[in-house]
Amino acid sequence: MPYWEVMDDFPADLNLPGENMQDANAPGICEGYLMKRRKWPLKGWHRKFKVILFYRDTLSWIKFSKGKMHGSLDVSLAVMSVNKKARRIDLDAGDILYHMKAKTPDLYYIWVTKLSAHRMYKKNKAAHVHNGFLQALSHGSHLSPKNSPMQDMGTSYVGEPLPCVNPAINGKVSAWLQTQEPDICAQELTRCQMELNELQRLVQKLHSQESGQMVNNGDLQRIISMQNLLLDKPKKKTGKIWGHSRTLSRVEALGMLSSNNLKSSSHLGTSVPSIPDYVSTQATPPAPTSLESKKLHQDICSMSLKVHASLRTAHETLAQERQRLHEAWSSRELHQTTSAQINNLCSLAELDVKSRHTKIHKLSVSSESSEESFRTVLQRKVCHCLPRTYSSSAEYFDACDELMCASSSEMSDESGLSDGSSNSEPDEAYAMASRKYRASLSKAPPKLNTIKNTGRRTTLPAVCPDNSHVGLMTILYNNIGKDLSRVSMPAALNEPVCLLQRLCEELEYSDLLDTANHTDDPYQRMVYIAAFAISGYATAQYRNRYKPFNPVLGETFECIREDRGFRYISEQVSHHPPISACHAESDNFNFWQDQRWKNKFWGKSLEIMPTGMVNVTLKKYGDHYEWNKVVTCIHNVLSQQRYLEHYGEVIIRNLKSSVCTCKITFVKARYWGSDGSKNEVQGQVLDETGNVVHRFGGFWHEGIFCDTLPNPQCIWKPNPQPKNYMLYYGFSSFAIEMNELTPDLKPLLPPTDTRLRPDQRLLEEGKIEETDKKKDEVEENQRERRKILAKRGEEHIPRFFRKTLDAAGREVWLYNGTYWKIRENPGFVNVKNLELW
Ligand SMILES: CC(C)CCC[C@@H](C)[C@H]1CC[C@H]2[C@@H]3CC=C4C[C@@H](O)CC[C@]4(C)[C@H]3CC[C@]12C
Repeated sequence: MPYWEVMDDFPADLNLPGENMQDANAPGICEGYLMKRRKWPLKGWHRKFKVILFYRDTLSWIKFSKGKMHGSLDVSLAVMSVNKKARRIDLDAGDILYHMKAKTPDLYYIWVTKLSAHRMYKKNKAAHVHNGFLQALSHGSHLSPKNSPMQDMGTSYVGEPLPCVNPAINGKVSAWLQTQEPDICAQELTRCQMELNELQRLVQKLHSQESGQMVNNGDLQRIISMQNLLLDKPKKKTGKIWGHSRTLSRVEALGMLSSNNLKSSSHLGTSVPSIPDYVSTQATPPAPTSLESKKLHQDICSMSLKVHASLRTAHETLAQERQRLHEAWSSRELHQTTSAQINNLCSLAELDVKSRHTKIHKLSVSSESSEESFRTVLQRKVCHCLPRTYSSSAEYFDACDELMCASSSEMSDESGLSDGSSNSEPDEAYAMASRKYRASLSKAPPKLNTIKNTGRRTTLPAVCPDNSHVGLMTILYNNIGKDLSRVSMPAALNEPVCLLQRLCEELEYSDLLDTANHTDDPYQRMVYIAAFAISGYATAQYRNRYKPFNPVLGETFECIREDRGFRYISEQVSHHPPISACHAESDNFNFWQDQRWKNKFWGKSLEIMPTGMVNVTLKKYGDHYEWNKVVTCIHNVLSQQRYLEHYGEVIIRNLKSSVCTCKITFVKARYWGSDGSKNEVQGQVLDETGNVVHRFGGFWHEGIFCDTLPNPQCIWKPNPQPKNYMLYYGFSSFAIEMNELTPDLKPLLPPTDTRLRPDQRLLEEGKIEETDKKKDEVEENQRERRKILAKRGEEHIPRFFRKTLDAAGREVWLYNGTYWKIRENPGFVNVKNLELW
């Protein structure tokens, strides 16, 4: 059962306030206490966080403090997810992710209601402004910056500057809309405007028929302030709060009901599918409606259908035009400056269609006849499909778990309650230490250009495609209701390496393992192991625009690096869930891991929680190090402002000796922090009794400095990026070399090797369209093979790895030793291999 629910945009009040909608009527201040998820350590809760929600300067702020200010965000820009069972409220503003929890169901309900009221108020305002914008567009008028309705907003829906504040762009777009032959878009938008006016009239009529006078913002404020009184003392009069809560349905809090009707409910309250049950059940079932109102419902439905159709056509036309424009602008420079703006415009159009859909649906769902016709816009579906859609957008996410379900680990977090009194979130201490490490790092001599001539290629055959036009939102909406694991994503989103290769990239700084093997002091050895564990994350800095290929079941990848002294083999050992196993060996070390992870989509960000352990053995001392991986968060996953953050704690243990352990913290960015506080890492090597023997720190994208070594020094710095790396997927030199296929290597590889995968090769050569076709074929072949196996009742057995349990009882995949043997004798050409493509 899905416990999590994304709170939808609340029914924007169609009876929008007039032009002079004043801030004075905004919802009032709410103050109280919530529990807030610890940032450090990343489990447990601060029991008492003061939360203030208020409206100022066109923004609905929520502020957190525990003694001192702890951050704030505009609630209307955040995606709000709620979990009634766990009493959780999460706000995802793209950059900032707040996890909150109410102590009691009453408080949970009250806060959900309050936050909703604030969000609704802002949405109403935004809808009003947006209407004006659309109207202006459809009439081809130029919005001067002075009267641009968006000016009024102070900020945009999506947290980015909206294109419409730029009069030049507005002018261009409206002119462009006007000159299209035939001018379908402008016609449709004009028609739409008229239909919406009619719709608005009908809805108003419905409202006045059913609920008498609208509640005004003053009433709303009174309701909210009334609740404020209850917030601080939730326990004393529980019964009363319940009584009160019951009278205040969500719809009422949204100001949709008349003040004299507070004890009854409206059909609207029960018709909005995305209302959390907890809140929606506060409303009683709809009262039987009169004949007249039935007729009104029907009218609304048919009008809604028309609007829906018009907007669809307009949307499609815009999408086509965008595509045409994109193709026409071959010049890279021009493209780069304008594509972001166009993209913004298009998401605005999408947003519009979406918000209309939502409104339309909410108005129509109470009518039986229209239910079917609006199936595709059901918000509840959107809620549940959204994560799944994303999961298919990254193919290897296609086995992702129900994203919005509370995971077991999360449940255990709930029990890890802390008293919150200890200062275990030492932001200041971290900030100070990190400034010190940064200064030391910058003093460290720059890494000599280590790009040695390896005889390998130094660039890719083709530059990367621009994929900023690939609207992930569009893909999302076009596939609502489909089995999303079957929805293939455009190849323009891929990079020409697969996850097996991406795992191999974690060995780019294998020299740290060589150094560790030659370091006699066990504590210092641990410092190098830690630096190696951190270095694996460095590539993330430049790699957030494309996703690796998802290996098909049975796909393999080998990588022999004589220059670095290791050889690596990996295999995709499971498809559902996707698991990639790998193993590398050298004279100094062995390295292995199997990679699997869980995803959580919070509305704007996607968290990747890896579950496998990384293992390294060092030959000289027989050490066996084992460590976990941290959470990787893709912030702003649907937009071009996407970036990656790693956070959490890594514990490195030596299974062969308890002399020392290591604790590394990937520090979550402080919300008020500037870019300077991003990507911090700090760690300690502890002896058996827990004393700190070594301290080190820095940034996973800049380097690590250890100030406790006899000779304090920078122990790792990332290699310089190759020339023009942004044109080549942000690849490092090591990544560029990964997929190279030389004539002498080709006959030695098994046909399952990634280098022979045709679609990935086509992408590398820049043949995007062909890649798309080929990718479909490869995926289809995989499905066929699965079907055949299922028919025979057989299971796929991985060829080079076997499943077993480790000392801690965890399921792990270990190399079975056969790959290099077969390769040497009799060679893969002389044995039977899987045919994958
Ligand atoms: C819409 C598209 C283009 C978004 C791009 C998604 C990219 C940034 C995502 C997709 C898959 C992700 C990878 C999946 C798994 C892991 C293993 C983990 O231990 C470190 C992060 C790492 C390596 C992720 C990095 C970010 C990643 C590459």
